[in-house]
Amino acid sequence: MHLDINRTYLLLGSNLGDRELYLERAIQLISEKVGVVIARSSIYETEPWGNTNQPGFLNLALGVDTRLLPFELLQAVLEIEKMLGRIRHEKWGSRLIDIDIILYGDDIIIVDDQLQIPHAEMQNRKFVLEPLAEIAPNLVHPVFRKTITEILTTLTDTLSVSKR
Ligand SMILES: Nc1ncnc2c1ncn2[C@@H]1O[C@H](COP(=O)(O)OP(=O)(O)OP(=O)(O)O)[C@@H](O)[C@H]1O
Ligand SMILES: Nc1nc2c(c(=O)[nH]1)N=C(CO)CN2
Repeated sequence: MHLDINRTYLLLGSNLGDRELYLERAIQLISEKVGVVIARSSIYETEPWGNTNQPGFLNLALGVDTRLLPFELLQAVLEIEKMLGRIRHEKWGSRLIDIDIILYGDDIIIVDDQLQIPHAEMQNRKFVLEPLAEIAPNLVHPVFRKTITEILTTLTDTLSVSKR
């Protein structure tokens, strides 16, 4: 239903330029174009995942109440990345700002070429789970039927993630 409000969890990352400023600008644009930011994690300094030969990231998680449908939300985050001048490099490479949709709604699963929800790699990434656990420890993953805290305990990712 168009009038429905859904809570979505987003993970923001930056590893180029004034990283903190890009995160702040992204949060501002999310509050203008996506919805009401109801929770915001600390900022975490995180070791690069994937291509390890790149600068460290700052990551943070947001909870946002949105009226956008999932594909509208994807369009909005891609537009915000573009507005902030994200340069697309190689997969898992450096970026001024990256906005990933981690979860949407209570029990929503989407598997599409353009959009996968829950985010396909979230369970493998400490840089996602730690900030998310700070704002939504008891949130249940709709596929694994486990909370974020429970998924964290099964994590094998050893890259360092520390609160700033
Ligand atoms: N849950 C999601 N959130 C954001 N983008 C997604 C999601 N699922 C699929 N995508 C697709 O991923 C594309 C972005 O890919 P990108 O090059 O940023 O990957 P990446 O950030 O390097 O890798 P990763 O997605 O593993 O973090 C988007 O254009 C979008 O179509
Ligand atoms: N620590 C960390 N590593 C990453 C990140 C990120 O946000 N944080 N984003 C990436 C893009 O896919 C690749 N690697």
